[in-house]
Amino acid sequence: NSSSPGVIIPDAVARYHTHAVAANQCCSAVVQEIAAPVSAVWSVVRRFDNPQAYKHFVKSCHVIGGDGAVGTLREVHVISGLPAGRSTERLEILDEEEHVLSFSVVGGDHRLANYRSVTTLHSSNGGDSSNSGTVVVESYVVDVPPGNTKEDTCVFVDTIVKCNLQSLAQIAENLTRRNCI
Ligand SMILES: C[C@H](/C=C/[C@]1(O)[C@@]2(C)CO[C@]1(C)CC(=O)C2)CC(=O)O
Repeated sequence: NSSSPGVIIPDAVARYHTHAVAANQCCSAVVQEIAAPVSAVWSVVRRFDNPQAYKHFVKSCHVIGGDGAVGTLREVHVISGLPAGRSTERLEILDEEEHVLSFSVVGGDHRLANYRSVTTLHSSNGGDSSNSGTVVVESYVVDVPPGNTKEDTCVFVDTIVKCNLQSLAQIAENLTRRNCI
């Protein structure tokens, strides 16, 4: 369910957002347009060790395994007030050419078991020139917690992902504006 109907998602991008969804899981996707070049947005998204740069629900993050390549593990501690405390996450894809990052949740005290997301960036005018904007697509698949409905689970996750991507837009746009001055 793309949140901005006017956006074109190239097939090469859409294929990253095709998930196998089991009967007890739900999946969705959020689309965010950003008025900054892909390079600026990617410089923030690619930092698997520093999600708190734009994810304001994250209080702290430490790499607990790996060297930054696929397989690297991070321990995320989230702010109080959420039905969660910490999360252990594994880097699944980090593609510097295609601008794709994917991670999966492998542990922690929260209710999003088997959460896996894929985030792709592509330029909104087809070229990658620095005067183009960026389209971010973030899709996920996750187990529906016992007692929850698929709908409620997607509403919960979509809300957090939308917050994260709106924050990412602010940061990337500010980065770009500052460079112009
Ligand atoms: C939805 C996802 C994050 C989820 C959490 O990080 C968590 C894994 C622990 O706290 C949360 C902020 C909410 C939660 O219940 C499960 C978005 C993202 O970080 O990319």
